[in-house]
Amino acid sequence: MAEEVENYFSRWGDQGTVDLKHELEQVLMLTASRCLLGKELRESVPGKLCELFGELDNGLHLISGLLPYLPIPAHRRRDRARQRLGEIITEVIRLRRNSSRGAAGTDENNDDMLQCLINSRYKDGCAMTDAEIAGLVVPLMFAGKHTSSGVSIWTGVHLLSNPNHLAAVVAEQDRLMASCPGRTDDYHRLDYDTVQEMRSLHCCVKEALRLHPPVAAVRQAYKHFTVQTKEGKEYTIPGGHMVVSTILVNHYLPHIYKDPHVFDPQRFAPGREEEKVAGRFSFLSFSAGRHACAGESFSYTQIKVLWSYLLSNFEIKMVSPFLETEWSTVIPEPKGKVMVSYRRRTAPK
Ligand code: HEM
Repeated sequence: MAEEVENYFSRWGDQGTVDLKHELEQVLMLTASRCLLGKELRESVPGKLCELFGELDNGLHLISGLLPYLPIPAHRRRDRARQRLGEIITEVIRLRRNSSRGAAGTDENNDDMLQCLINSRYKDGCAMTDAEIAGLVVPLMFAGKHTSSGVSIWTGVHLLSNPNHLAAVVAEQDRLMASCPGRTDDYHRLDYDTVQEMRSLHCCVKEALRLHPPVAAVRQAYKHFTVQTKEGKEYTIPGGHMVVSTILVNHYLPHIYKDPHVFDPQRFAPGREEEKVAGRFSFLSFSAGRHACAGESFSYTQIKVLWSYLLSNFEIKMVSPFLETEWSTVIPEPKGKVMVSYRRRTAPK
Protein backbone atom coordinates (compact mmCIF):
# COMPACT_ATOMS: atom_id res chain seq x y z
CA MET A 1 0.00 0.00 0.00
CA ALA A 2 2.70 2.44 1.06
CA GLU A 3 4.62 1.82 -2.16
CA GLU A 4 1.57 2.43 -4.33
CA VAL A 5 0.72 5.63 -2.44
CA GLU A 6 4.29 6.94 -2.69
CA ASN A 7 4.50 6.18 -6.40
CA TYR A 8 1.18 7.82 -7.10
CA PHE A 9 1.82 11.08 -5.24
CA SER A 10 5.41 11.36 -6.46
CA ARG A 11 3.78 12.55 -9.69
CA TRP A 12 2.48 15.67 -7.94
CA GLY A 13 4.67 18.73 -8.48
CA ASP A 14 6.00 21.05 -5.75
CA GLN A 15 2.68 22.87 -5.71
CA GLY A 16 -0.61 22.81 -7.52
CA THR A 17 -4.37 22.47 -7.39
CA VAL A 18 -6.13 19.13 -7.84
CA ASP A 19 -9.52 17.48 -7.49
CA LEU A 20 -8.88 15.44 -4.35
CA LYS A 21 -11.90 13.24 -5.06
CA HIS A 22 -10.45 12.11 -8.37
CA GLU A 23 -6.95 11.65 -6.92
CA LEU A 24 -8.11 9.55 -3.95
CA GLU A 25 -10.36 7.37 -6.09
CA GLN A 26 -7.42 6.63 -8.40
CA VAL A 27 -4.90 5.83 -5.69
CA LEU A 28 -7.35 3.65 -3.74
CA MET A 29 -8.07 1.63 -6.86
CA LEU A 30 -4.33 1.04 -7.19
CA THR A 31 -3.76 0.05 -3.55
CA ALA A 32 -6.84 -2.20 -3.49
CA SER A 33 -6.00 -3.95 -6.75
CA ARG A 34 -2.36 -4.47 -5.68
CA CYS A 35 -3.32 -5.96 -2.29
CA LEU A 36 -6.37 -7.94 -3.33
CA LEU A 37 -5.77 -8.90 -6.94
CA GLY A 38 -1.97 -8.86 -7.14
CA LYS A 39 0.76 -7.37 -9.28
CA GLU A 40 -0.26 -8.81 -12.65
CA LEU A 41 -3.79 -7.41 -12.49
CA ARG A 42 -2.68 -4.15 -10.88
CA GLU A 43 -0.68 -3.46 -14.08
CA SER A 44 -3.94 -3.15 -16.00
CA VAL A 45 -5.13 -0.38 -13.66
CA PRO A 46 -5.90 2.30 -14.70
CA GLY A 47 -6.79 0.59 -17.95
CA LYS A 48 -9.06 -2.26 -18.84
CA LEU A 49 -9.70 -3.26 -15.23
CA CYS A 50 -10.70 0.27 -14.22
CA GLU A 51 -13.04 0.48 -17.19
CA LEU A 52 -14.68 -2.84 -16.30
CA PHE A 53 -15.15 -1.94 -12.62
CA GLY A 54 -16.60 1.37 -13.88
CA GLU A 55 -19.21 -0.61 -15.82
CA LEU A 56 -20.09 -2.54 -12.64
CA ASP A 57 -20.57 0.84 -10.92
CA ASN A 58 -22.75 2.15 -13.71
CA GLY A 59 -24.91 -0.95 -13.45
CA LEU A 60 -25.75 -0.21 -9.82
CA HIS A 61 -28.94 1.87 -9.69
CA LEU A 62 -31.54 2.08 -6.97
CA ILE A 63 -33.79 -0.07 -9.19
CA SER A 64 -31.03 -2.74 -9.24
CA GLY A 65 -31.70 -3.46 -5.57
CA LEU A 66 -35.32 -4.34 -6.35
CA LEU A 67 -34.94 -5.86 -9.83
CA PRO A 68 -31.29 -6.84 -10.29
CA TYR A 69 -31.89 -8.62 -13.62
CA LEU A 70 -34.18 -6.03 -15.23
CA PRO A 71 -33.11 -6.06 -18.92
CA ILE A 72 -31.93 -2.45 -19.16
CA PRO A 73 -28.75 -1.41 -21.07
CA ALA A 74 -26.86 -0.57 -17.83
CA HIS A 75 -27.50 -4.06 -16.45
CA ARG A 76 -26.43 -5.69 -19.74
CA ARG A 77 -23.16 -3.72 -19.74
CA ARG A 78 -22.67 -4.60 -16.06
CA ASP A 79 -23.13 -8.31 -16.77
CA ARG A 80 -20.76 -8.24 -19.76
CA ALA A 81 -18.15 -6.44 -17.63
CA ARG A 82 -18.55 -9.01 -14.83
CA GLN A 83 -18.05 -11.85 -17.30
CA ARG A 84 -14.94 -10.22 -18.79
CA LEU A 85 -13.52 -9.54 -15.29
CA GLY A 86 -14.04 -13.21 -14.46
CA GLU A 87 -12.13 -14.24 -17.61
CA ILE A 88 -9.21 -11.90 -16.91
CA ILE A 89 -8.88 -13.01 -13.28
CA THR A 90 -9.26 -16.69 -14.19
CA GLU A 91 -6.41 -16.34 -16.68
CA VAL A 92 -4.10 -14.98 -13.95
CA ILE A 93 -5.13 -17.79 -11.58
CA ARG A 94 -4.30 -20.37 -14.25
CA LEU A 95 -0.89 -18.81 -14.89
CA ARG A 96 -0.12 -18.82 -11.18
CA ARG A 97 -1.30 -22.39 -10.71
CA ASN A 98 0.76 -23.56 -13.73
CA SER A 99 4.01 -21.78 -12.91
CA SER A 100 6.44 -23.86 -10.90
CA ARG A 101 7.05 -23.16 -7.19
CA GLY A 102 9.82 -20.67 -6.50
CA ALA A 103 9.76 -19.05 -9.94
CA ALA A 104 8.62 -15.44 -10.37
CA GLY A 105 4.88 -15.16 -10.16
CA THR A 106 4.33 -18.11 -7.85
CA ASP A 107 2.88 -18.14 -4.36
CA GLU A 108 6.23 -17.41 -2.73
CA ASN A 109 6.32 -14.04 -4.45
CA ASN A 110 2.65 -13.19 -4.15
CA ASP A 111 1.36 -11.91 -0.82
CA ASP A 112 -2.05 -10.79 -2.05
CA MET A 113 -5.62 -11.91 -1.38
CA LEU A 114 -5.81 -13.72 -4.74
CA GLN A 115 -2.92 -15.97 -3.72
CA CYS A 116 -4.49 -16.60 -0.28
CA LEU A 117 -7.62 -17.83 -2.01
CA ILE A 118 -5.61 -19.96 -4.47
CA ASN A 119 -3.78 -21.58 -1.53
CA SER A 120 -6.90 -22.04 0.61
CA ARG A 121 -8.54 -25.43 1.07
CA TYR A 122 -12.00 -26.56 2.08
CA LYS A 123 -12.32 -28.79 5.14
CA ASP A 124 -12.19 -31.86 2.86
CA GLY A 125 -8.86 -30.68 1.39
CA CYS A 126 -10.24 -29.56 -2.00
CA ALA A 127 -8.95 -26.33 -3.55
CA MET A 128 -11.36 -23.62 -4.65
CA THR A 129 -12.24 -23.52 -8.34
CA ASP A 130 -11.09 -20.60 -10.52
CA ALA A 131 -14.68 -19.40 -10.87
CA GLU A 132 -15.19 -19.46 -7.09
CA ILE A 133 -12.04 -17.40 -6.53
CA ALA A 134 -13.01 -14.86 -9.21
CA GLY A 135 -16.49 -14.79 -7.69
CA LEU A 136 -14.98 -13.74 -4.35
CA VAL A 137 -12.34 -11.20 -5.42
CA VAL A 138 -14.60 -9.18 -7.72
CA PRO A 139 -17.12 -8.39 -4.92
CA LEU A 140 -14.24 -7.70 -2.50
CA MET A 141 -12.84 -5.05 -4.84
CA PHE A 142 -16.31 -3.67 -5.40
CA ALA A 143 -17.22 -3.66 -1.67
CA GLY A 144 -14.25 -1.46 -0.86
CA LYS A 145 -14.24 0.85 -3.86
CA HIS A 146 -16.83 3.53 -3.09
CA THR A 147 -16.94 2.99 0.64
CA SER A 148 -13.22 3.61 1.13
CA SER A 149 -12.97 6.46 -1.36
CA GLY A 150 -16.03 8.22 0.14
CA VAL A 151 -14.67 7.92 3.68
CA SER A 152 -11.15 9.02 2.72
CA ILE A 153 -12.56 12.10 0.98
CA TRP A 154 -14.80 12.99 3.95
CA THR A 155 -11.83 12.52 6.30
CA GLY A 156 -9.89 15.04 4.22
CA VAL A 157 -12.75 17.50 3.89
CA HIS A 158 -13.31 17.57 7.68
CA LEU A 159 -9.62 17.69 8.57
CA LEU A 160 -8.85 20.48 6.12
CA SER A 161 -11.84 22.46 7.45
CA ASN A 162 -10.80 22.05 11.12
CA PRO A 163 -7.34 23.60 11.69
CA ASN A 164 -7.04 22.37 15.31
CA HIS A 165 -7.69 18.74 14.47
CA LEU A 166 -5.47 19.03 11.40
CA ALA A 167 -2.59 20.41 13.50
CA ALA A 168 -2.93 17.53 15.99
CA VAL A 169 -2.84 14.92 13.22
CA VAL A 170 0.14 16.56 11.45
CA ALA A 171 2.03 16.72 14.78
CA GLU A 172 1.31 13.02 15.32
CA GLN A 173 2.60 12.21 11.83
CA ASP A 174 5.79 14.21 12.33
CA ARG A 175 6.44 12.47 15.66
CA LEU A 176 5.82 8.98 14.27
CA MET A 177 7.71 9.54 11.03
CA ALA A 178 10.78 10.79 12.91
CA SER A 179 11.09 7.38 14.56
CA CYS A 180 9.69 5.18 11.76
CA PRO A 181 11.95 2.08 11.44
CA GLY A 182 12.11 2.34 7.63
CA ARG A 183 13.42 5.92 7.75
CA THR A 184 16.72 6.99 6.22
CA ASP A 185 17.95 10.59 5.76
CA ASP A 186 15.75 11.39 2.81
CA TYR A 187 13.19 8.61 2.75
CA HIS A 188 10.87 6.56 4.91
CA ARG A 189 8.74 3.52 4.18
CA LEU A 190 5.74 3.23 6.43
CA ASP A 191 5.44 -0.03 8.35
CA TYR A 192 2.31 -1.70 9.74
CA ASP A 193 3.12 -1.08 13.42
CA THR A 194 3.52 2.66 12.84
CA VAL A 195 0.12 2.77 11.13
CA GLN A 196 -1.41 1.17 14.25
CA GLU A 197 0.05 3.97 16.37
CA MET A 198 -1.74 6.74 14.44
CA ARG A 199 -4.41 7.24 17.10
CA SER A 200 -5.38 10.85 16.24
CA LEU A 201 -5.67 10.03 12.55
CA HIS A 202 -7.62 6.86 13.38
CA CYS A 203 -10.15 8.88 15.41
CA CYS A 204 -10.54 11.34 12.51
CA VAL A 205 -11.27 8.52 10.04
CA LYS A 206 -13.72 6.99 12.52
CA GLU A 207 -15.45 10.34 13.01
CA ALA A 208 -15.78 10.74 9.22
CA LEU A 209 -17.31 7.24 9.20
CA ARG A 210 -19.74 8.21 11.96
CA LEU A 211 -20.90 11.37 10.19
CA HIS A 212 -21.02 9.75 6.73
CA PRO A 213 -21.65 6.00 7.04
CA PRO A 214 -21.61 4.77 3.43
CA VAL A 215 -23.93 1.78 3.80
CA ALA A 216 -27.23 0.84 5.47
CA ALA A 217 -27.72 -2.64 6.92
CA VAL A 218 -30.65 -4.64 5.56
CA ARG A 219 -31.83 -7.88 7.16
CA GLN A 220 -34.80 -10.21 6.84
CA ALA A 221 -36.59 -11.16 10.06
CA TYR A 222 -36.84 -14.95 10.07
CA LYS A 223 -39.38 -14.93 12.87
CA HIS A 224 -41.70 -12.52 14.63
CA PHE A 225 -39.98 -10.48 17.37
CA THR A 226 -40.52 -7.39 19.52
CA VAL A 227 -38.17 -4.48 20.16
CA GLN A 228 -38.48 -1.89 22.89
CA THR A 229 -37.32 1.73 22.65
CA LYS A 230 -35.52 3.36 25.57
CA GLU A 231 -38.82 5.14 26.38
CA GLY A 232 -40.43 1.71 26.79
CA LYS A 233 -42.47 1.76 23.57
CA GLU A 234 -42.76 -1.64 21.87
CA TYR A 235 -42.62 -2.39 18.14
CA THR A 236 -43.39 -5.77 16.59
CA ILE A 237 -41.43 -6.95 13.54
CA PRO A 238 -43.41 -9.68 11.75
CA GLY A 239 -41.48 -12.72 10.47
CA GLY A 240 -40.44 -12.41 6.80
CA HIS A 241 -40.30 -8.60 6.84
CA MET A 242 -37.21 -6.71 5.73
CA VAL A 243 -35.61 -4.53 8.39
CA VAL A 244 -33.41 -1.59 7.39
CA SER A 245 -31.09 -0.21 10.03
CA THR A 246 -30.54 3.43 9.18
CA ILE A 247 -26.99 3.74 10.47
CA LEU A 248 -27.03 7.45 9.66
CA VAL A 249 -29.89 8.08 12.10
CA ASN A 250 -28.23 5.97 14.83
CA HIS A 251 -25.03 7.96 14.54
CA TYR A 252 -26.79 11.28 15.18
CA LEU A 253 -28.63 10.20 18.35
CA PRO A 254 -27.76 12.89 20.95
CA HIS A 255 -28.02 10.54 23.93
CA ILE A 256 -25.15 8.56 22.44
CA TYR A 257 -23.07 11.19 20.63
CA LYS A 258 -22.67 14.61 22.26
CA ASP A 259 -23.31 17.42 19.72
CA PRO A 260 -23.73 14.78 17.03
CA HIS A 261 -23.46 17.19 14.08
CA VAL A 262 -20.01 18.40 15.15
CA PHE A 263 -16.83 16.81 13.78
CA ASP A 264 -15.22 15.84 17.08
CA PRO A 265 -12.72 12.95 16.73
CA GLN A 266 -11.89 13.16 20.43
CA ARG A 267 -15.28 11.59 21.24
CA PHE A 268 -13.57 8.23 20.59
CA ALA A 269 -10.55 8.96 22.80
CA PRO A 270 -10.01 7.09 26.10
CA GLY A 271 -12.21 8.60 28.82
CA ARG A 272 -15.05 9.48 26.44
CA GLU A 273 -15.48 6.49 24.11
CA GLU A 274 -18.95 7.53 23.01
CA GLU A 275 -19.09 4.63 20.54
CA LYS A 276 -19.63 2.34 23.56
CA VAL A 277 -22.38 4.36 25.29
CA ALA A 278 -25.23 2.18 24.01
CA GLY A 279 -23.29 -1.07 23.76
CA ARG A 280 -21.72 -2.66 20.73
CA PHE A 281 -24.37 -1.39 18.32
CA SER A 282 -23.61 2.31 18.97
CA PHE A 283 -21.14 2.59 16.09
CA LEU A 284 -22.36 0.78 13.01
CA SER A 285 -20.44 2.01 9.97
CA PHE A 286 -19.05 -1.49 9.47
CA SER A 287 -22.31 -3.05 10.67
CA ALA A 288 -22.19 -5.68 13.43
CA GLY A 289 -22.90 -9.32 14.10
CA ARG A 290 -22.29 -12.27 11.81
CA HIS A 291 -22.24 -10.23 8.60
CA ALA A 292 -20.18 -7.30 9.80
CA CYS A 293 -17.75 -5.89 7.25
CA ALA A 294 -14.87 -8.23 6.46
CA GLY A 295 -12.76 -5.31 5.19
CA GLU A 296 -12.83 -3.03 8.26
CA SER A 297 -9.20 -3.35 9.21
CA PHE A 298 -8.08 -3.25 5.57
CA SER A 299 -10.05 -0.02 4.99
CA TYR A 300 -8.69 1.77 8.06
CA THR A 301 -5.15 0.81 7.05
CA GLN A 302 -5.67 1.92 3.47
CA ILE A 303 -7.13 5.30 4.45
CA LYS A 304 -4.51 5.95 7.16
CA VAL A 305 -1.60 5.07 4.86
CA LEU A 306 -2.95 7.46 2.29
CA TRP A 307 -3.55 10.42 4.64
CA SER A 308 -0.33 9.76 6.49
CA TYR A 309 1.62 10.18 3.27
CA LEU A 310 -0.31 13.27 2.17
CA LEU A 311 -0.03 15.10 5.51
CA SER A 312 3.62 14.19 6.03
CA ASN A 313 4.64 15.39 2.59
CA PHE A 314 2.27 18.22 1.66
CA GLU A 315 0.53 21.26 3.13
CA ILE A 316 -2.98 21.00 1.76
CA LYS A 317 -5.74 23.62 1.79
CA MET A 318 -9.37 23.40 0.73
CA VAL A 319 -10.22 25.53 -2.31
CA SER A 320 -13.81 24.33 -2.69
CA PRO A 321 -16.31 25.51 -0.09
CA PHE A 322 -17.36 22.86 2.48
CA LEU A 323 -19.20 20.23 0.52
CA GLU A 324 -22.74 18.99 0.66
CA THR A 325 -23.63 15.32 0.44
CA GLU A 326 -24.72 13.89 -2.90
CA TRP A 327 -27.72 11.80 -1.85
CA SER A 328 -28.72 10.56 -5.31
CA THR A 329 -25.85 8.06 -5.53
CA VAL A 330 -26.13 4.59 -3.98
CA ILE A 331 -23.28 5.46 -1.57
CA PRO A 332 -23.57 9.11 -0.44
CA GLU A 333 -20.43 11.01 -1.48
CA PRO A 334 -19.34 14.65 -1.32
CA LYS A 335 -21.14 16.58 -4.07
CA GLY A 336 -19.08 17.69 -7.07
CA LYS A 337 -15.34 18.23 -7.21
CA VAL A 338 -13.22 18.63 -4.08
CA MET A 339 -10.61 21.15 -5.18
CA VAL A 340 -7.57 21.53 -2.92
CA SER A 341 -4.27 23.34 -3.28
CA TYR A 342 -1.05 21.70 -2.12
CA ARG A 343 2.54 22.67 -1.50
CA ARG A 344 5.29 20.10 -0.92
CA ARG A 345 6.71 20.21 2.61
CA THR A 346 10.47 20.36 2.87
CA ALA A 347 10.77 18.60 6.26
CA PRO A 348 10.01 16.29 7.91
CA LYS A 349 9.15 13.79 5.16
C1 HEM B 1 -14.74 2.37 4.68
C2 HEM B 1 -14.94 1.26 4.00
C3 HEM B 1 -16.03 0.26 4.23
C4 HEM B 1 -17.23 0.39 4.88
C5 HEM B 1 -17.79 1.60 5.59
C6 HEM B 1 -17.89 -0.90 4.80
C7 HEM B 1 -19.13 -1.18 5.34
C8 HEM B 1 -19.73 -2.42 5.32
C9 HEM B 1 -20.99 -2.74 5.93
C10 HEM B 1 -21.87 -1.75 6.68
C11 HEM B 1 -21.23 -4.05 5.71
C12 HEM B 1 -22.39 -4.88 6.20
C13 HEM B 1 -23.59 -4.72 5.36
C14 HEM B 1 -24.74 -5.43 6.03
O1 HEM B 1 -24.76 -5.50 7.24
O2 HEM B 1 -25.59 -5.91 5.30
C15 HEM B 1 -20.12 -4.58 4.95
C16 HEM B 1 -20.01 -5.90 4.52
C17 HEM B 1 -18.92 -6.39 3.87
N1 HEM B 1 -17.79 -5.71 3.50
FE1 HEM B 1 -17.40 -3.77 3.86
N2 HEM B 1 -17.10 -1.77 4.09
C18 HEM B 1 -15.95 -1.11 3.73
C19 HEM B 1 -14.88 -1.61 3.03
C20 HEM B 1 -14.73 -2.92 2.66
C21 HEM B 1 -13.56 -3.48 1.99
C22 HEM B 1 -12.33 -2.68 1.60
C23 HEM B 1 -13.81 -4.78 1.79
C24 HEM B 1 -12.95 -5.83 1.14
C25 HEM B 1 -11.66 -5.79 1.07
C26 HEM B 1 -15.12 -5.07 2.35
C27 HEM B 1 -15.69 -6.31 2.35
C28 HEM B 1 -16.94 -6.59 2.88
C29 HEM B 1 -17.56 -7.90 2.82
C30 HEM B 1 -16.96 -9.17 2.22
C31 HEM B 1 -18.80 -7.78 3.45
C32 HEM B 1 -19.86 -8.87 3.64
C33 HEM B 1 -19.66 -9.56 4.96
C34 HEM B 1 -20.69 -10.66 5.15
O3 HEM B 1 -21.79 -10.60 4.61
O4 HEM B 1 -20.38 -11.60 5.88
N3 HEM B 1 -15.65 -3.91 2.87
N4 HEM B 1 -19.21 -3.56 4.72
